[in-house]
Amino acid sequence: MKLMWEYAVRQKKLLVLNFFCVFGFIIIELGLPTLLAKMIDVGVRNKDWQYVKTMGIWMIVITIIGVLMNIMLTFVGAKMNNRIIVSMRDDMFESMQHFSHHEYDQLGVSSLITRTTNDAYQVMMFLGMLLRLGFMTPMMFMASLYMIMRESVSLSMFVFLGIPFLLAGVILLAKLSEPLSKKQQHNLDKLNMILRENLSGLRVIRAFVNEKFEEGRFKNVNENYEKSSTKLFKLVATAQPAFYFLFNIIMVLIIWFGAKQIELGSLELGKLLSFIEYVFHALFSFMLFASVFMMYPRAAVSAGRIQEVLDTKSSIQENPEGITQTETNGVIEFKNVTFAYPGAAESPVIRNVSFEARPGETVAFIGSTGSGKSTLIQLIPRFYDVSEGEVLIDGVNVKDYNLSALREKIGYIPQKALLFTGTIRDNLRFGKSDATEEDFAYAIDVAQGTEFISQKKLGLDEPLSEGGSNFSGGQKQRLAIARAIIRRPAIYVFDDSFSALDYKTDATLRKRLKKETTESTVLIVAQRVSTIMQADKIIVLNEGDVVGMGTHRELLKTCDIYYDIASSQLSKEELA
Ligand SMILES: Nc1ncnc2c1ncn2[C@@H]1O[C@H](COP(=O)(O)OP(=O)(O)OP(=O)(O)O)[C@@H](O)[C@H]1O
Repeated sequence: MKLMWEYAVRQKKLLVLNFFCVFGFIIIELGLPTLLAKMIDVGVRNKDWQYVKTMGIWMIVITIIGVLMNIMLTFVGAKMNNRIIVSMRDDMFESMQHFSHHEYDQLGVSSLITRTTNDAYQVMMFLGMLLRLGFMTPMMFMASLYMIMRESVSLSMFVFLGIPFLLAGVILLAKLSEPLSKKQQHNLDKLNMILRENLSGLRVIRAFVNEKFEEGRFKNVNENYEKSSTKLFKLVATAQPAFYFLFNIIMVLIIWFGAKQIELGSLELGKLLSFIEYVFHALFSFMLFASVFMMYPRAAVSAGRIQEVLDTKSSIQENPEGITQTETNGVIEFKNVTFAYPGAAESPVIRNVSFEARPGETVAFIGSTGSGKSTLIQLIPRFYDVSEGEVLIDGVNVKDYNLSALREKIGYIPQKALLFTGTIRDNLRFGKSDATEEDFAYAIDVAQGTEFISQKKLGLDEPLSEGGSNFSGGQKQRLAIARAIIRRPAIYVFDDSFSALDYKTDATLRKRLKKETTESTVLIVAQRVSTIMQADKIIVLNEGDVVGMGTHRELLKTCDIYYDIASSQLSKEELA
């Protein structure tokens, strides 16, 4: 509720307008039965048709004002709601932008999507009801009770007798629905996760003829979601008729005893009619408020999930006042670095790693899968922070940098070439927002992309589908490389970024890169020995430990693991 209120008060003017409309609407709604009673008891009884006419005109005018107030209330509510959900989503998005990889791992990408879409929608729906009915109904209820008491104290006893039952029912319903709402949202998370995995991995699923299995998996989760939703709907569906039953009993009792009082002459017909009207308002307000209240547990679960995103602090503490300028540009030093993924402190994936790389040098990393190569290079742009030791760039600990300034020094090419929808040009602009035509041509030329881009009908303006699925793996890798080259960074980090290239393109690209990076530091993670054998320094990793460091020639003699890897890939002549 705190979260919702925080967002609602940001729209002060609309909130005040909302209250004004609610208040006006109540006065009008409750004024009508009194006019009706006067019309009957004074006008009709005394056959004063002029009085009846005047009252009738007043009732029409007031009804029109009421309708206008209602329209305005809907309009103000909708506007406010939209603003609230937009700012809530903006804040969540901004918060997520600062998350380190750890927070994404922890909360889950699918869950974050559900929270930004469905949870925000649930909160919006609830707020919509709350703004429209949450204030109106209690006020209407209290005012109606006052009018009821004014009209007939004896008949009002039936209303007061019914209220505790209604109240108990609402509280019970809220208690029962909360765990069900939690379960429903959790199942929705799962559903989204499977859907996301399936849609993005469609080709793999088809290639492994796994459609049936995946269908079963989806069906299972979908059924679980359905079960939790059905339970919730059943609860609400049973509650409504139960409330109406109680409502009708109260009404029947009032009409029964009211009719008796008219017969005895202690009550007038007009008064009974207006009394019934007020009771209807009171009970209907109560029911409407109850329906808002019943929506609350579900919205509270969603609000809690949103709050969690907003409250999650990145484990990478940014330092906005951090260093932006350094004397040198591109010197990397790892000093006794140990790293364990958050939550797995007892089993570090990098242990006591030290090395240095200077501008103009190429340092390569090789080792079996899972040996920690990608993890190690992700410590340079601070995707994760080291557990022990230090990573220094140009003599400054990466933690002391202004994060943007640090990352601007680095051209990072991830293992999986991730591209975005838009054109080739848009994707390259990610590397340098103000890139000129010369910059594009240069980066594409170095990345060996000129030929395939010129074959595209629209050249640089060729659009990319989601995930770049209309480009081949090798083409995507070259675009990802061009995206890094275009910013001409001091440090290049290639995380197995040549794996999808054929041997010839791989060799030409590296040759070209060597020429262009004489003043940059190049780090390359690779599986292929041919990709890294020319490197100035090769670091061999095995289960997080450095087991060899040197040139290709040196390592063939000094490092058994390197020799094994090389001999499995190179011919005898190349090894000699
Ligand atoms: N986000 C993560 N959370 C927890 N553990 C992880 C995470 N990412 C990787 N690991 C673990 O860390 C270890 C090193 O993984 P890493 O990706 O660095 O290996 P790699 O040498 O780059 O492997 P490959 O050559 O297959 O890409 C592995 O045991 C892996 O399971």
